[in-house]
Amino acid sequence: MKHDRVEQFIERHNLLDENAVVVVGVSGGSDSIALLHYLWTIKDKWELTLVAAHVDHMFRGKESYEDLLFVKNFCENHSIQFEGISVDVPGFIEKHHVSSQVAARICRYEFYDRVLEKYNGDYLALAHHADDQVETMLMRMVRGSYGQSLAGIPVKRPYNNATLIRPFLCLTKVEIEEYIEECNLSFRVDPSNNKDDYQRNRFRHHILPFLKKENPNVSERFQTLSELLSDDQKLLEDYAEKELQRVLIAKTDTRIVFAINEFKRIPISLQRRGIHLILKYLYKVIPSNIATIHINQLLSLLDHEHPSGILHFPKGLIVTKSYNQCILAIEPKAEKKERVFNPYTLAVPGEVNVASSFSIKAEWIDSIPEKIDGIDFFICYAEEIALPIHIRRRKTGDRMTVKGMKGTKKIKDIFIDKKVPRDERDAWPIVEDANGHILWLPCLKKSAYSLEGHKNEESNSHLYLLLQYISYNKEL
Ligand SMILES: Nc1ncnc2c1ncn2[C@@H]1O[C@H](COP(=O)(O)OP(=O)(O)OP(=O)(O)O)[C@@H](O)[C@H]1O
Repeated sequence: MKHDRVEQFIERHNLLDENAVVVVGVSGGSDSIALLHYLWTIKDKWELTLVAAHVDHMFRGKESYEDLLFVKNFCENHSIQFEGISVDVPGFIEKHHVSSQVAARICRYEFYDRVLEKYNGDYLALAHHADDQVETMLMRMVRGSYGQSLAGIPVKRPYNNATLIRPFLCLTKVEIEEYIEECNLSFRVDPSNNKDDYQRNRFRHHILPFLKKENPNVSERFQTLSELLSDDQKLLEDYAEKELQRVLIAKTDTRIVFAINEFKRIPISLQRRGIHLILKYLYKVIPSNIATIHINQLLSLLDHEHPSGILHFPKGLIVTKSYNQCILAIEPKAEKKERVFNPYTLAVPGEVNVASSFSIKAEWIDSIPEKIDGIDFFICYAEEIALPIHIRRRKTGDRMTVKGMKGTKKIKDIFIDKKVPRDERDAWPIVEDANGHILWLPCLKKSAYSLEGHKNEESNSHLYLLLQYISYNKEL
């Protein structure tokens, strides 16, 4: 009965081909032992070549090595090819400062890659089941995930040159246990599955039993919902892709430019997905620290009446609005180095090319214009500053007067407040006058000398200094 259900599921989702090489991730626990056994029972019918891949995470010393021996032994008894490895995951955690679960997953997938390559594998089969699906979908909802991620664990997805499949998503944990009993299979028990330290275990132990009481078929319902959501997401992503292609102005591996007015005519749901697609172009996998809050900030920057603006996001992503163009760019490390510049003296009128990507322009003006071109600008009374103007890097102890604040503020604190990454601070241009008064940190902060927001005082004719930050995106 369960056999039939799994086979129907495999056929409905096209999870296998005849003659395929299937690498199965086997921990030795009940789920993956049941999956390996199930695939072994259909092996001849489908003419499959099976390879079991096991990773000993070295979390539990001798005990976890025994898991490896257990899986190896199971494979020998069933004439299944076995590949096993012991990986120093605790050492990996210490070196890379990641959680134990993330580290274990990274090490496992690295090993799967090697085994897939060695056997020229067509499929990587993992034993996630329908209860895992409920937990995953609920955890993602609670975390505030959005889009494809809300659809939970996919039944099938491309994986390197192979396809990752999860044939047991149609079975609940209880059904797998029944299968284990029917086939009289033994398996290993990982005691960490019982601990409430992990969020997944808390959902498994506290939320799932409650939901199952409300509806004994809740896992099937969630699996169905996952598949429906996945289809909807796919459709919306296809639409978003088409719309995005229409509004794109330029695209390289590290920089994407689109037309704001055209983008804003797209329905908001596709706008959000469009941004997701851009992030996928840039990073392949959307970085987990670029979240909905960032997408919202980006959308409000586009809506804001000011023609220019800049946002610094995690992972070196810089979003720049300049009139009708929005540029999302990963700041390349090489460019960062290049932006560490030597001091310059700025003549008025004049312009200095501070780095390949930007210059600062200076001129005298006799009235404050309504609108000023460029990404950022600074205006002050000519009489209040001493020439020449210098553009230099930061120095220890640099301070600046800030509007609405008595005294001065440390430049270092401004960098911290504005969340400027440490390695960008040395490259940030600091504009100061001949008396050593810091006037302006372009794109970041203006000093109390700034007249931004002031109207022209009609009775007094004044001379003003206008400084403009001009950015060049040479690759576009
Ligand atoms: N140590 C391991 N080596 C190889 N594959 C693994 C290992 N641990 C987990 N997997 C694979 O990844 C899947 C998901 O892992 P997860 O930790 O969520 O499951 P699990 O509770 O360990 O499952 P199981 O009951 O199979 O032990 C497993 O079903 C299995 O296919």
